[in-house]
Amino acid sequence: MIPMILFNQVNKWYGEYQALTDLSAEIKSGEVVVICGPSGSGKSTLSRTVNRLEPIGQGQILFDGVDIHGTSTRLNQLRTRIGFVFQSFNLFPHISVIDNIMLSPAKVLGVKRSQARRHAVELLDRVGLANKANAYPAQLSGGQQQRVAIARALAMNPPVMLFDEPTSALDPEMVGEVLNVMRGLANEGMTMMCVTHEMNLAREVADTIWFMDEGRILEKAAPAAFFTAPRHPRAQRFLADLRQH
Ligand SMILES: Nc1ncnc2c1ncn2[C@@H]1O[C@H](COP(=O)(O)OP(=O)(O)OP(=O)(O)O)[C@@H](O)[C@H]1O
Repeated sequence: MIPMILFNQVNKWYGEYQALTDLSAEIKSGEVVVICGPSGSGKSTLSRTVNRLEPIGQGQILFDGVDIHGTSTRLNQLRTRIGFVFQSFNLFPHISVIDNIMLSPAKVLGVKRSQARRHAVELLDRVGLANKANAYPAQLSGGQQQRVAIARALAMNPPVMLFDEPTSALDPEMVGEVLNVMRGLANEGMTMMCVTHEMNLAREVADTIWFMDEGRILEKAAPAAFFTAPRHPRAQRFLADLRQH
């Protein structure tokens, strides 16, 4: 079976600065990959290349066999198939929660409004916000807004969900509710690529951890191995630093 996402010798520069170096890796269907590493190691850059928020300099990224950065790949089509959840929630402030969730299925996929609404109601229930359908984003807490953002991404039925530090902007008491939704998705078999500093989540749900430093993946390992006996000295130092803080 072809991997869901394949990174093949990816290199990326910001001007003179090389942010990703000869990076090769793959994510299989149903696999949960958690990417960790020190600040500035290239984790967000890598995740942003997957839905073409960032161009790459060299190499290839294939999504379900299709070259993401190929000139013939239509960006809209690609983005409908990858659910992306950022640190900032980016909900439309002037429309209700349920309208935020229904918008893309109705507008982009042409799903009937009644059907889009039914699905949105189900998704709100799934993220624990069935009673907030008619609220506006500003009336919700950060954790609630992030759960709406996850529901909005799921409304497109994407085969893959990408999370880029989804809990970093949240007050500590809000983090758990978002992690619970992510745990649920992982347990349901969703293919996920998650950049996160939440090592407990990594421990619990990851099939594979990618440890990045200086634009390279220095270690790929199952959580049990990574957290008990990391092989790369920089991974050892990273985990030791985490334990101290
Ligand atoms: N738009 C940009 N222009 C120039 N350099 C950038 C840009 N975005 C990121 N960088 C640099 O690329 C490197 C990787 O950044 P990136 O945000 O991918 O790291 P990260 O591992 O996600 O860090 P953090 O955990 O702090 O979010 C950093 O040195 C950063 O300064």
